Amino acid sequence: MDARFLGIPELTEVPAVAVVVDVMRAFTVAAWAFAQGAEKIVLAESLDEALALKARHPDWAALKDGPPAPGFDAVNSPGMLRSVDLGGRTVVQKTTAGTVGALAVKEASLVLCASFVVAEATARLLRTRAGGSATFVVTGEDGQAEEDLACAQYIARRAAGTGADAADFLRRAAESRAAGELVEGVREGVHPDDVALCLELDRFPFAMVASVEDSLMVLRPHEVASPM
Ligand SMILES: O=C(O)[C@H](CS(=O)(=O)O)OP(=O)(O)O
Ligand SMILES: [Mg+2]
Repeated sequence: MDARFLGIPELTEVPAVAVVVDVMRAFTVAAWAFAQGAEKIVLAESLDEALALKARHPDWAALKDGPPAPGFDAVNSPGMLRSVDLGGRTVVQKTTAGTVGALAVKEASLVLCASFVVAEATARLLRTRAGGSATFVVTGEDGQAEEDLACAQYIARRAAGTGADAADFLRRAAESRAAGELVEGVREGVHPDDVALCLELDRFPFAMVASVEDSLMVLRPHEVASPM
C-alpha cells in the first residue's frame, strides 16, 4: 500500500482515501460510544456548534474533551463512557485533535476514523476499498504524536498484508507523551483505565466511516466481514 502520514497542518490537498487516527482518545471513545449503543456520532466543528446541535436535539448526547462543562453530557474518556447506556442515541463529539482531523478531510471519497481498538477492521476495509493508497492523518501534536503515528503505521502495514508485530507499535503508544499526560493527571476528564483501554488491540470488530450527511460530518460503525 502507498501510505502517506501527514499532520493536520500538512493537509494541503483533498486525499482520495483518508484514515484519521486519534488513539488518545477521540476515536477510542467513538468506538466505545458505538459499543454502548450509539447510532451515529456527529463530529462538531466547535463547542458552540456542539451546544447548538444539542439545543436543537435535546435527546442527543454532547461530548467534549477536557473537564466536564455545562450543556455537555459526557467527556472524552473511554473509561467513563463504558458505563453509559447510549442505546439508539446520536452523540455529538468535539475534541482538540481527532474531530478536527476528520473535518479537515471531509471532502475525501472515503474517510475512516481509527485507533488501536478498531485497527484490524480498519485495515481490512482498506484492503477492499482503498485502491492501493491512503493518507493517514496523524492528528496529535501536528503529526508528531507517537501514539497516533504508531497506530497509523501499524494499520498501514496490516492493510498492505505485511507482517507487523503489534507489541512494538503498542509499546510506542504506551510510552507516548499523551499516555504519560493521561496517567499523570495533566489532562482533565480522565478515568484511570483510559490508557489501558486505548491500547486494547482489536477490541471491536467494526471500522468507523465518516461522511457528510445533511451538511454534518457523521461517523458510523461499519461491520467488516472476517476473512474465511
Ligand atoms: O481528550 C483528549 O485526550 C484530547 C484532548 S487533550 O489533549 O486532553 O486536551 O483530545 P483528542 O482530540 O481526543 O486527542
Ligand atoms: Mg489524541
